[in-house]
This record gives sequence, structure tokens and C-alpha cells, in this order.
Amino acid sequence: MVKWTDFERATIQDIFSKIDYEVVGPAAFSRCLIVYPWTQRYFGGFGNLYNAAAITSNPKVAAHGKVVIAGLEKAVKNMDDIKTTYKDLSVLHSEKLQVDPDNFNLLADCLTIVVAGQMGAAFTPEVHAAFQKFLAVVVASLRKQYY
Ligand code: HEM
Repeated sequence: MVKWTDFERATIQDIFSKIDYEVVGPAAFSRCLIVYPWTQRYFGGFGNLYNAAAITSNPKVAAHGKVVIAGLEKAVKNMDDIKTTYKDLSVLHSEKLQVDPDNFNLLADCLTIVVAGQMGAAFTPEVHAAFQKFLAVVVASLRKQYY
């Protein structure tokens, strides 16, 4: 089981209480599609992903970015058992969506960059370390049902 320090718990709660979901989710997801274009292959039904401008103005991309953040919020609310919380989500990404699990880290990196940009100076190395640990547990939990 993952052990969290008081600082880590407080920091994760604090980050998610401060960030603007409507902005961070879409920004992180669209950044992932732009920076790592092979991730677009899973979103064939999302319409125009032709270039960065098309991606950032695509309403389906924005909507899915919010879905991802809502998924992360579940992990925030269940920090002591993210693996169980993400069981179905892991099965979905593995068996139905067949997402290469290496891509989880790419989206996590984009989330870090966007959150850092929003938080500015408050995103200290200690806060970064706590967020990194949280994302590592999220990614490991999403990978759990892969075989
Ligand atoms: C932090 C990592 C991620 C989280 C928390 C996450 C979360 C979610 C959630 C909550 C859903 C909706 C599930 C449902 O409808 O029941 C979803 C769907 C989906 N995810 Fe992820 N996801 C992550 C990473 C990725 C990555 C990296 C990819 C591909 C590069 C991906 C591809 C998809 C696809 C294709 C869908 C279905 C979209 C649709 O057709 O509406 N996910 N994800």
C-alpha cells in the first residue's frame, strides 16, 4: 500500500482545490495530443485534430480533458486505495480502448507542466515531488489490469 505523508496529502488536496478544472483538463489533454501526436490515434472519432490550433479549439478534446480531470479527482478522494478505485478504468483502457500504457506517463507529464504553469511560484520542488508521486500512483494503477 502506498504511504502518504501529511504534507503529501495536504498538497494534493490543495492542488486540486486551487486548479481550474475547466482549464487544466483541456490544456493538458490537448498538449498531449500536440506534443505526442501518436496519442491522436485513439481519438479518431474526435474530428479535426489536424494541427495545434484545431486541437485546442476542438470541443470534443476540451470535453475529454474534463473527463480525465474528473477521473483524477476520484483518485484524490480515494488516495489510500487508488488501485481499487481505478480497477474498471484500467480494464477499460487495456481491454476495450487498447491504449499503450506508456502513454499514461505522457499525459501525466503534460498535466505537471500545465499545473506548474497555473500555480507559478507555489509549485515548489516539494509540491512538485508530491504531485509527481501522486501521478506515479495514478499511472501504476491504470497499468494494473494490463497483461
Ligand atoms: C492520467 C491518465 C488518464 C486518466 C485519469 C484517464 C481517464 C479516463 C476516463 C475517466 C475516461 C472515461 C471512461 C468512461 O467513459 O467510463 C477515459 C476514456 C478514454 N481514455 Fe483515458 N485516461 C488517462 C489517460 C489516457 C491516455 C494517455 C489515452 C490515450 C493516449 C487515453 C485514451 C482514452 C480513450 C480513447 C477514451 C475513450 C474516449 C471516448 O471515446 O470518449 N486515456 N479516460
